[in-house]
Order: sequence, then structure tokens, then C-alpha cells
Amino acid sequence: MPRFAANLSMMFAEHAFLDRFAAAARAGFEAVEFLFPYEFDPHEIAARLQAAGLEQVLFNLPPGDWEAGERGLAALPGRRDGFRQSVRTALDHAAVLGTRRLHMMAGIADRRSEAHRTAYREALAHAADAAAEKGITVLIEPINRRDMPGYYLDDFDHAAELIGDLGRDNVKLQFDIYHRQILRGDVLRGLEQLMPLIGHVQIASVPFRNEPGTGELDDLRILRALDDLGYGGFVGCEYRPRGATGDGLGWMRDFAAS
Ligand SMILES: O=C(O)[C@@H](O)C(=O)CO
Ligand SMILES: [Mg+2]
Repeated sequence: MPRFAANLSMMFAEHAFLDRFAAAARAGFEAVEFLFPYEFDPHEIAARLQAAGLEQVLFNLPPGDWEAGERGLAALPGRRDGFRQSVRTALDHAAVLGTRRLHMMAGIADRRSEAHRTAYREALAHAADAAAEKGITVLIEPINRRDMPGYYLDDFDHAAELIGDLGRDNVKLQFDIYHRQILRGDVLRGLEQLMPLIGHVQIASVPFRNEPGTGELDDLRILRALDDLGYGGFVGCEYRPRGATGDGLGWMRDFAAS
């Protein structure tokens, strides 16, 4: 059975961020992920993780100015210094939090532009080298453009090609089932074909990004397929609960019992 990580940027939002750790542990989670920890002292987060007995499995590099619309810096040639600083910042936080996976967001950029393509590939190589020294894996995640208009990395084949071309053991695919279904469908075949490249999986129902089992896919069937395919990593529960988070966790009990 996959190990589930509660995504604390979306789940348990009825609590203040630092209180979500204890809430996740009370609900039975042993691991958590979140998008951006940077507004908090990492030592405070580490204390919450420790008190709740939780593992932190994934967070994102700083994305630039989110409020101004930035969604990562990697593909932006004019933001190279900022990108490199974001790698250092994320690695510093990861050292305190014990995190082994970092998601490098690409940014809003035109994939047809040579300048963006070159910047992205250089950024990925740079992040991979810096992370390798710390035993950390860098993840790239295709994201659908309905949720994130103009996002550079919106294609699973492109992501697989980038990972293959770079050829680093510590660069992997973040396979978000929600984005995959919107971008491409063919979820089971995608998992099967891309499994050697996958370093992290996330799940939410489609189209409303709620609890698994509330959308158009047979999410429990997909989770069982992960087992059959030998996936031994975490599945991030990156969904917006329809109501109180705890009230919507029946899908996890159903899955454990199935
Ligand atoms: O799927 C997502 O949206 C996230 O995994 C992410 O990292 C960017 O928002
Ligand atoms: Mg995701």
C-alpha cells in the first residue's frame, strides 16, 4: 500500500499552518508535504514535525514573487541569480527539515523559445548538482495550464525527455495524477511507462481537485496500480477537502480495507 503524505498547503486548512502538523498526525498521517515553508522559521517547522512524529517528504523551491504571478524561476533567463539563490535557500531548509525531495517549479515561459529552453536545462543541471551533494532528489512536475496559465512544463513527454537527456540519478518526475488526467489522460499507461522516472506521486480527484473517489477517475484503482507497479514512494494528498479535512478521509480507510 502506498504511503500517504498529507499536503499541508491544501489539507487541514481549518487550522493555522503550524497547527496542521499535529492535526495530520491525529488523523493518522506519518508524513507530510507542502508547497512553500519560507515564511516560517524552519526550526519551528522541524519542532512541529518532531512533536507530531511526522516525516517531511517534499516541498518546492522558492517560486519567485508568487503574488506578482511568478510560478518558479528555472526557465527565466533573466532570473538566473535569483534561481541559484532559491536553490541554496531550499537546500538550507531541507537540511533542517530532513527533506530528501525538492520540486523545482519551471515558471511562466514560452516553451518554443530557445532562451527559455536553455535557461531551464541549465537550471535543472545546476539544481541537480547542488542537490546531489546533499543526497537530495530534484523533481519536475508537468502542471496543467488551466490551473496555471502559461506554465512552462505542461507535457509529460517533455518532462521525460528532459530527465533522460540530463541523465542524473537525482532528477525525477513528480507524477501528479490530477495534472496527468487533465493534460493527457491515459493515467495507468502513463504510470506504467514512466515508473522508472517517477520520484513522487500526488493525487486529487478530477476536475475539482477534491478527495480521491469524488471525481471522474477510479482513484482507488489507480492507487492499487501503484502497488502493482512496485512504486515504493509516497503519494502526496494534494487536494482541497470539500469540507472539514477529517470528515473527508473515508477514502483512505476504504483503500486500506480494499
Ligand atoms: O500540483 C501542484 O500544483 C503542486 O504540486 C505544485 O508544486 C505547484 O503548485
Ligand atoms: Mg502537484
